Amino acid sequence: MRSSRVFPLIGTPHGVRLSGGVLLELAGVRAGYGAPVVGPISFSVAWGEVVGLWGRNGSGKTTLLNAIAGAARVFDGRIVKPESARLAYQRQNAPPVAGLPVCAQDLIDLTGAHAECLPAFLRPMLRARLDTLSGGQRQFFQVWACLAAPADLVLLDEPTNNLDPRAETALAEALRSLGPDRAVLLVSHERDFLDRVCHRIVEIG
Ligand SMILES: Nc1ncnc2c1ncn2[C@@H]1O[C@H](COP(=O)(O)OP(=O)(O)OP(=O)(O)O)[C@@H](O)[C@H]1O
Repeated sequence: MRSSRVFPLIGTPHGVRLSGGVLLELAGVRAGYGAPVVGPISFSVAWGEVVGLWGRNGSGKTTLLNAIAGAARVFDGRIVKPESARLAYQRQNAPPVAGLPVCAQDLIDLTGAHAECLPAFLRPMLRARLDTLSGGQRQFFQVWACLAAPADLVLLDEPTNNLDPRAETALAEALRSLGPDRAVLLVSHERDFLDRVCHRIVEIG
């Protein structure tokens, strides 16, 4: 696993604020929908870090990403990030694109992502409609649209689904070259992939 620095939370009489290096802090979070399905859990993500979430099916990994994105309810504890933090969220189940006149370039443009750094083997497909691409090709563009977006915190839920080894290697390289000005929280069932790209892995459940 890669090396990392962990920065503490600073408690104040008026609540909690983040110390210099922390982008995201979960403190005693229980999250869910009608009722809690995960937690209590505490961990932090520092600027420049790639942090993995690992756990069995149904342990609540996606729910935690949803809670961070404001799409699941936080019952206890707190999720702290700078108000100005920009989020990009690649969901496990992307919306269906069948019949939509949307090409890969449109998707990239939608998030303001940079297409220049796309792996060479995908560039010829930028003008192809998403519904004419294979599952793996579409998945890569969906991941890339988030990973290369101008976001501070990138949430990736099972980004390697349907990717072949070449695409997975390209994704790993992009994650390993992440700059100090953003961070990634990554859910995957591929332990080898997490070990390769993450500074730290948080186990759920
Ligand atoms: N929208 C929802 N409403 C109610 N319960 C939900 C909802 N989404 C998920 N759940 C429940 O929350 C629990 C955690 O689901 P979640 O998808 O977060 O797990 P996960 O760890 O991401 O699973 P997997 O590895 O299979 O993707 C499951 O028991 C699931 O049935």
